[in-house]
Amino acid sequence: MANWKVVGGLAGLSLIGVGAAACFYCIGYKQGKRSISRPVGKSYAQADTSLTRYINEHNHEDPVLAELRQVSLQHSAGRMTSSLETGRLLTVLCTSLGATKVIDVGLFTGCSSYSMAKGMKDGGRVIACDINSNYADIGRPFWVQGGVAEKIEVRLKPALDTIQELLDAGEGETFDMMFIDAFKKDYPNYFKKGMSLLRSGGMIVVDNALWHGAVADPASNNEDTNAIREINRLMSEDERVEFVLMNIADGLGIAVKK
Ligand SMILES: C[S@@+](CC[C@H](N)C(=O)[O-])C[C@H]1O[C@@H](n2cnc3c(N)ncnc32)[C@H](O)[C@@H]1O
Repeated sequence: MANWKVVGGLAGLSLIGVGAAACFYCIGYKQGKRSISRPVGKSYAQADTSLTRYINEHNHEDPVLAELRQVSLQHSAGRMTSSLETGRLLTVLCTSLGATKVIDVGLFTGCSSYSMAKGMKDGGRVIACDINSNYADIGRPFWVQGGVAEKIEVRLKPALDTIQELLDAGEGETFDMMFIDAFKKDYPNYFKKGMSLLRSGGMIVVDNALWHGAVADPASNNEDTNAIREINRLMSEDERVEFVLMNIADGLGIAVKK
């Protein structure tokens, strides 16, 4: 009799567990039309869990850049700030490439430009593209304080125009890296034109490559999602590059030019 009570109790608990799981799934589904395990717009390292705290404790960021990241996140457009892991990766990649010239397509307050500049020696150049000067004005005092301002050249116009100007000026095939994080609808064109800027061995790094999961959701068919699907398709099928698509932050795609 006692055994049946235990079995009954366990069965009851299991039902509660299944119910709770179904409930969480439904809430996740309703919120974003897809089930994701972190807040939309935030990377794992920006979400508040013990694992992300652990990751953050081991991703040592320059203290001035950490301050800039906090200021950026608090801005009304703060959701655009790239993640800590992405910043660390950009610094690591620039260091590894011995980068001397890179292009940041989508500057905002400059967390990505600052991260790339940190991985470059004196004399390195970050061509930083944006269409809004207010954002650069927020970031500049931090770039100065962190000793990277000399490396960051801001170009205030659509990034595709800046890329064309660089190509017209004979700077084709001289760039070590391009970070793509601006106007989503132009993502495929940034890749197509950006390939002409890159030297052999150079890299294109694409932020928001998973677009909070929307790329895998057949019901999501807006222009931004389709543009990101298109750049992922282009990069994965292009024989001139080695490509990897990763579930880091909001998704990162990296193409290395052969
Ligand atoms: C996601 S934010 C960039 C975030 C930044 N990379 C970081 O690390 O925090 C995108 C930026 O692209 C800029 N932008 C939008 N359209 C653009 C365009 N056509 N050309 C250049 N920049 C553009 C926006 O003004 C915005 O500052």
